[in-house]
Amino acid sequence: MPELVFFSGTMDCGKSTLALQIEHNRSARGLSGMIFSRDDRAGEGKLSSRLGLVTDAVEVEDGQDLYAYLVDHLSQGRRADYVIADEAQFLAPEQIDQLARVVDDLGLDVYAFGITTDFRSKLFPGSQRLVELADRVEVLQVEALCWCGARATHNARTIGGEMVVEGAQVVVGDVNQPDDIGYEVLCRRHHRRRMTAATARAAALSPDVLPVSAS
Ligand SMILES: Nc1ncnc2c1ncn2[C@@H]1O[C@H](COP(=O)(O)OP(=O)(O)O)[C@@H](O)[C@H]1O
Ligand SMILES: Cc1cn([C@H]2C[C@H](O)[C@@H](COP(=O)(O)O)O2)c(=O)[nH]c1=O
Repeated sequence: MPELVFFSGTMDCGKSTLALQIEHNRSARGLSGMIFSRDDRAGEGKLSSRLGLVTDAVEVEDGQDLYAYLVDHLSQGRRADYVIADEAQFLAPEQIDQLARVVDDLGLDVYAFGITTDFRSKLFPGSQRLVELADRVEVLQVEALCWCGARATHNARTIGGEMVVEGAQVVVGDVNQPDDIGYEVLCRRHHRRRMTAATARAAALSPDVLPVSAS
């Protein structure tokens, strides 16, 4: 049975790498994939991994009907044996419904990859719809770690290393951007306390928290 699978995790946990591996394994066996992406850091029409691999993708536009796109593609006699959708958190809920229809009416597997929650730990609308509709939600096995060593479950947005909670839901960016606007994955405890690696380091160095000597 074809399936809609949502591979989810924090930023930097290997989602795009897995998407590229799935694509590689299937294309190595002569299958042809339709690859969708949106706002990849590598630029328009790309699906890229931090490990350096990149492939071309169809850049999804606002309001684009993904089901109609595939029907059109197939009716021109072109092939699509499965579908990969990266950065799926950026898709609109209607586009997730269209991907579910691709599974049910066209009989294709759809593998969607994305982060579930934003920097305020609120669901992205596209991810919410994926959780609602997917046959399976798979949490990636490679765990990203918080600076404290615990499993990272949340995405923080940072400016100059400090966590912010105001701003637009979508701001394309990357982890390890200490001087700029960036992201850092944290455990829930430290996300709640807004404690990033930089602020934890600063607190540890602060004279206020140094142990008071007995003398
Ligand atoms: N220099 C490196 N050497 C080995 N692994 C790396 C390196 N840089 C990043 N990674 C790994 O790449 C993964 C991030 O891959 P990516 O597919 O881009 O993540 P995602 O799509 O989930 O944001 C992380 O699991 C990280 O361990
Ligand atoms: C938390 C959060 C992230 N984003 C952006 C930042 C990146 O461009 C992508 C996630 O990509 P990755 O391959 O999973 O690292 O999402 C955002 O726009 N808003 C957020 O709150």
